[in-house]
Amino acid sequence: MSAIYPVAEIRKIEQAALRDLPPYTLMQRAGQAAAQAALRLLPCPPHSAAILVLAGPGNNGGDALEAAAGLAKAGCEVLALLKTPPSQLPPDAAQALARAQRQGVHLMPPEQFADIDSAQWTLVIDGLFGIGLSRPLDGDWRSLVQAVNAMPCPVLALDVPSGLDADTGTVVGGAGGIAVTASNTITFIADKAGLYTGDGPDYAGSVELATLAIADQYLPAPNMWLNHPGLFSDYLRPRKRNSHKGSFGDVAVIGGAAGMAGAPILAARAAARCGAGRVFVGYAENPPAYDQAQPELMCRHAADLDFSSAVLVVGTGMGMANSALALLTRALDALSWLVLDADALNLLARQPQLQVQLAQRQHAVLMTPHPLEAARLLGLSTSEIQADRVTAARRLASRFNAVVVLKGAGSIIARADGAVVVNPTGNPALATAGSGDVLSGICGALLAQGWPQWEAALAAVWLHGRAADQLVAQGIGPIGLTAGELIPEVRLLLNQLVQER
Ligand SMILES: NC(=O)C1=CN([C@@H]2O[C@H](COP(=O)(O)OP(=O)(O)OC[C@H]3O[C@@H](n4cnc5c(N)ncnc54)[C@H](OP(=O)(O)O)[C@@H]3O)[C@@H](O)[C@H]2O)[C@H](O)CC1
Ligand SMILES: [K+]
Repeated sequence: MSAIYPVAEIRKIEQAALRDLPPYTLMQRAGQAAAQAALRLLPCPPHSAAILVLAGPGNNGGDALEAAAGLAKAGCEVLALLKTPPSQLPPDAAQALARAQRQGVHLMPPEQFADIDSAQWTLVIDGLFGIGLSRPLDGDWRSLVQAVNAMPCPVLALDVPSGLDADTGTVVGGAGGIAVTASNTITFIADKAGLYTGDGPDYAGSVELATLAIADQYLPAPNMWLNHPGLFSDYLRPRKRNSHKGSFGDVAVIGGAAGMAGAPILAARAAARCGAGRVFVGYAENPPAYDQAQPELMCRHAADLDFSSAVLVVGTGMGMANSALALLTRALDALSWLVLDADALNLLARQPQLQVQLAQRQHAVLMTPHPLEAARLLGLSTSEIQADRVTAARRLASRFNAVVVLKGAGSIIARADGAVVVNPTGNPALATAGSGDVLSGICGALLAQGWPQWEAALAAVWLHGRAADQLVAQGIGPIGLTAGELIPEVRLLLNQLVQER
């Protein structure tokens, strides 16, 4: 399952399921799943493991105590830190505490709370706060999290790393806030966007989902998903033997102001190697005779290109001059599929009348802003975009009637009807010049081969990130991966996906 629900929906699902289940059932399931995940993380047999379980005042703490019981039963030595008086725990959590104590879990005496880092733990379980976190962590909670974050052992967060906003992937309290830096997170019922976007991946580590066997009848139709090839596999079609280059469409990359001639070349090479039949590069000025490394590309003055017969990838290194504005206006007038990137987006942000033209276009557009470009388009600051990436991507998609890829850690793909996909592939190797040009070229190639915009965007983002992941696994990055190196890896992955289907 790849559905993602906002916390408000998870609450409704939980409440509906709890009405039909005996009390304490879901917590038992969550705790058992957490105990199993913890056992898998142990580098030693259970009877040699010393596990610290941090239990907060709510049901996240209850999950932790239930997991503690399971781990003690499996033979681990388990110490639980519980600041809340047992009488103040919610009923399910109180039951979990009683069970944990029956299984031999010890409660840490309060005078030791400040010294949790004096012992060597095999594993720490973070059950301080889950989706009930309502304000920044301060006081003793903050000190506790600081101590945990300094520990060298693995940390398993339950549901959400404490301190992280599960919807937005921001630390509650912003720059002054704090959250647990987990190596692993086991999240319950359904995935949450905040584990995969913004700062979320840095805090959540590797994420596992435990659905708690909640029946489908309790799950509303989602409008958010985690990206995976199943979402675009309908278009991973093998080529017919009876094909010719015209079968796979044309891409024209429009950009390349003086000093930026390489940007459209990167996009064009990506388009060619992801299967476009023919690829043109239309320069705002001074086109090179050809691309020596990829002579298949046809480099021309943009004024000489036919804008009506190709998928247009507009903006890479295009600059902000009047000539660039004229090219963007021409592209918006053309009856072609459009991918708008970089300076096309910056120009658009300055030109309200072009924004209206874009929103009313018959053929909708795929836009690939990074957070600063998104901020310019929405008249906000970059930090306001990053504070809620899902909402920002949705706003752009609906304002411009476009498919929008908001780039950055955990790219968000949004559609004008509010559907959102959060992308889990990719790593900091992609934070390099030209990486966005390659992405826009992949988008163009898939559109030229007849993919619908939504699936083209999902596939392009997934492939781009996955290629970087595979290269990093081979030691090619994250330091020093260059954007051009992504292109052959993306080609390999695309062919593999088609063959596997
Ligand atoms: N209910 C179930 O059967 C299941 C729940 N699951 C797990 O439960 C959590 C959500 O539990 P909930 O009790 O709603 O919330 P939390 O445990 O995350 O925390 C709520 C308590 O924390 C207090 N709080 C909130 N923020 C702070 C803060 N910054 N500092 C101190 N205290 C804070 C809050 O107090 P209030 O004053 O705000 O009311 C509550 O006391 C979910 O994440 C799951 O882990 C499982 O899914 C199983 C089924
Ligand atoms: K937690």
